[in-house]
Amino acid sequence: MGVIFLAACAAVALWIAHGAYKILVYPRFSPYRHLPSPDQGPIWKRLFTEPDTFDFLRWADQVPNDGLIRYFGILNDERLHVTNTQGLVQLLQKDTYLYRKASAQGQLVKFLAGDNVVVAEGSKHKTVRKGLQPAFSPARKPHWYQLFSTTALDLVQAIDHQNTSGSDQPAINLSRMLSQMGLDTIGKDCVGTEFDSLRSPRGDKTLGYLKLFNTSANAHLLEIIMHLFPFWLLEALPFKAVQYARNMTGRVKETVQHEAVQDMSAQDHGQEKEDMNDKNMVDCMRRDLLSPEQVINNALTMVTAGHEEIGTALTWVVYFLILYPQVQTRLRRDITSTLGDANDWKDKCFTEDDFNKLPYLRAVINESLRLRPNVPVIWRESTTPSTLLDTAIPHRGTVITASTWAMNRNADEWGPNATDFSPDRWLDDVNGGAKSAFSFMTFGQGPRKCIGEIYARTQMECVLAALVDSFVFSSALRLDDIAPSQGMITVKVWQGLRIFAQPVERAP
Ligand code: HEM
Repeated sequence: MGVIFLAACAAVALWIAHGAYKILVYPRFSPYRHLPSPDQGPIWKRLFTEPDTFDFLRWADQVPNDGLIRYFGILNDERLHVTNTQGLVQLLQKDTYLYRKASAQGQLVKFLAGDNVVVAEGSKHKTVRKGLQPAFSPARKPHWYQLFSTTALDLVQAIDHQNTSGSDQPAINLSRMLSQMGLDTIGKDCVGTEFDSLRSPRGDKTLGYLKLFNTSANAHLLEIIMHLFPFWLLEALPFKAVQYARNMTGRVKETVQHEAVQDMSAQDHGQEKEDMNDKNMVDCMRRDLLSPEQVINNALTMVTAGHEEIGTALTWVVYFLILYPQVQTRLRRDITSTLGDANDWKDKCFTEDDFNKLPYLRAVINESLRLRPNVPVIWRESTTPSTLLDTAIPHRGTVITASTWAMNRNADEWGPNATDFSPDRWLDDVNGGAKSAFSFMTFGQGPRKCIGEIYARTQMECVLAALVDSFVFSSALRLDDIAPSQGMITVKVWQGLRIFAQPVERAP
């Protein structure tokens, strides 16, 4: 008993001494002390908070710098922040594998979906990514247009149903319905399963999975706990937020595992599907490069990203359409004249060519993705001594961040109207008038750029076209109250976007 007590006291004393060193001593001797830093206020106010997107935006205006800023995160952990495209090129493209995913974020992804491409490093990352690539091949596009148009119509029907089943003008939580639709779609495409969460949401365990990604106090609590304790200890302890995250994966995780195992077993018994349209993502993954466990974990990763990211991105597009009704009207005119009335979509089979005739639809999506990139911060950690923008990074473990929001709104890259919502900039120039590809950071850049970008864009086109062709959107909230809020992984509309969806009146 006495020994345990002494060991516990020693551990606490060490922890306090380490904390005092980090707060009082290290900042004065840090190799990064020469870099410009923002005024972050008194330590007691910021010790348990991590600067977020909105801090980075402020610093972009307030802290003169040559591409690197030094700041302090939760528990006074020192970080570097990259602010120009040269730094991003070096961090994400030229020297990609000198920097790994930062450990706190990587551990969270591992906790949710196991060992997968998002957290694989170096040559392992290259192999896993190669193994997944066929699931995102352009050869699958015809199948995507078919699938996405069908699930988009399911969403239209679900909104219609909600419109007619309640009070005169029921408010709809669009964010939630988009998440449900995203989950149903990726469930079908990834493992060929029907989650049917859009049609039968009540009492379904999948809903718990969706809730996990809500912006919530749980998310912030989990973030703090993750910094305070090593992850192995955290997993073993009965913290409510941790248990919550673990339990919430519910039926989705079980189903994905079960279906992926079935698909692999069918392949092992020589039952390869011949037709590209019959193949789901798991069928396309390369079994010569991926172990069965990697297939399962990556399938779960795709299901997570597939519903969460697309639902969030589409919510923001509808938000902008509500904010700019003239854009909504112009877009509806374009869509209806090109694709026809959404009521007649059931009998049609859309192709990429049809959507190529809708440049304004793509421009609106691009502009929304630019101003509201859902992944707000890109996190990396040095793995070896290196140099970043002439600054020596003398040891491993230096955490480096980049803000997608700040770069996408940077006036040096986008011109004086950088913060305006102006879809037309994409009609005049395929790069939206930006100086470099690295000015648009929504999907990241380099070898770790989002593998699902084309998949996400294709789905967004189909769903937005169906929605705008069917409904006139207005807000059920005061527009000033629709605040962006940073959750565990993404920036979302706080508590979900609540809207009215008035069916479009057509001339008889
Ligand atoms: C609008 C929707 C989406 C956005 C804004 C988005 C954004 C991003 C960003 C910024 C990254 C890079 C993160 C980093 O460098 O640290 C990324 C990576 C990734 N995304 Fe997406 N994503 C979206 C949709 C999707 C979809 C639909 C999928 C899969 C179905 C997906 C799967 C992935 C994967 C697997 C990675 C890791 C790639 C690697 O490390 O090689 N994403 N995404």
